[in-house]
Amino acid sequence: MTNADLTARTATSQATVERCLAELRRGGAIALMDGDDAILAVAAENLEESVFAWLNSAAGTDGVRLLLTAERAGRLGLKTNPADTAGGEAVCICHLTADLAAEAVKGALIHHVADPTSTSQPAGALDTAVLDLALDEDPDRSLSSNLRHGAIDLAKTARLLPAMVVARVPAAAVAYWVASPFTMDHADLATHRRMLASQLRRVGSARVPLEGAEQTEIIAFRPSDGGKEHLAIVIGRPDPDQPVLIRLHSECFTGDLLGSLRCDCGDQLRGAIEQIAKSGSGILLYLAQEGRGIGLINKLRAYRLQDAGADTLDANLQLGFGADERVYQPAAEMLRQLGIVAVRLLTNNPDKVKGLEHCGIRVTERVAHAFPSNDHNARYLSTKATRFGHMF
Ligand SMILES: Nc1nc2c(ncn2[C@@H]2O[C@H](COP(=O)(O)OP(=O)(O)OP(=O)(O)O)[C@@H](O)[C@H]2O)c(=O)[nH]1
Ligand SMILES: [Zn+2]
Repeated sequence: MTNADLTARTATSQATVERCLAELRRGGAIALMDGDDAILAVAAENLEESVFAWLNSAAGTDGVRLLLTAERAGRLGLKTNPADTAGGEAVCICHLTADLAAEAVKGALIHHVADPTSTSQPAGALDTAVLDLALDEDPDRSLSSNLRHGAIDLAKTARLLPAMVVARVPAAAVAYWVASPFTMDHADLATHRRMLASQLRRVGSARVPLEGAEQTEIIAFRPSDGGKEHLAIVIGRPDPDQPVLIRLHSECFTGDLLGSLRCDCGDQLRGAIEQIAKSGSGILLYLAQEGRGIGLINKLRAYRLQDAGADTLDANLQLGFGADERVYQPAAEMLRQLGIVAVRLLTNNPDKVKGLEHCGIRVTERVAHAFPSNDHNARYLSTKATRFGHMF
């Protein structure tokens, strides 16, 4: 295969992944392939009764399964089956018997299992139903690690809760159930992620004088899936031959735009611009990684769990996400395209220093970036220090 063939094939598979992600967000079904094996999959939070009935007929006697992260399953009192934990982060499988399944959809069981903040049913009845979920005990019926993890990764990439309802079908039968634009191979997702991070295209820029930083240019970089752009806010004229003062700022709609007091993002955003301007020059990278990479809607769900007692880290885990789902390749790639290889990094977060260095950018100095707490964010900040290792 020539390089041009490979590029064309990769572009086609990327377009398929994008269509599959959109279909999952819409509540539709996609097919995920792994050799001779395949699953039809629907995001649990979007599952409707008619789609469930369709999945049930596709699954036949094998039955419909619910895929959850082990952490979420543990929170629900379900024990993880060792057969499900092979191949990295555990993904747990529950079988939904036909009776339970019908009842489940009617009773919003699946939504409740996927979303710990759902308020659709009184908790008592649902908790009893959850305990009736049968874990997959038979290793022969276990799904491949590629299919289990692929399905959960797809949900996360679509910024949906990591819980999927699936029917196993032979690969040869997939075309009968799902049209080809919504059929993808498990390996396409990993390629998609790599490309998202490394194929950023500079798409627009303009001079935007800011209060206290009048010599500012904003440069937009678009990821290859056409998703939300990352922005480089370039203040003054940074000298690429010296380590440049840089802030990596993860998007926070509530803190940055609305001035939410639940976090310190608004202060950090404006504080970084002020500090960079005072120092003469530097760059703030405004990264489209809302909610530490879980998206705004899941961050709001995490806030509800925090109001019920969880801290910011446990709330993420209860939803089935990792503590921090951010990646630093896009930031490193933007810096490279701007000609910058060494930085002085404004942060309190040791993972950002490690993440950037891992992606080939030299961090010559960490510059502390802390602001006074208030009554609403004191616990959040102390959790960052005690559980994430932030250096305040
Ligand atoms: N999931 C989740 N995300 C949150 C919560 N509070 C704030 N965030 C997000 O956390 C991110 C904070 O980003 P940063 O300030 O760049 O990073 P940081 O990890 O605090 O590190 P610093 O560089 O020291 O500020 C933003 O994307 C916020 O939307 C929360 O309770 N849960
Ligand atoms: Zn914030």
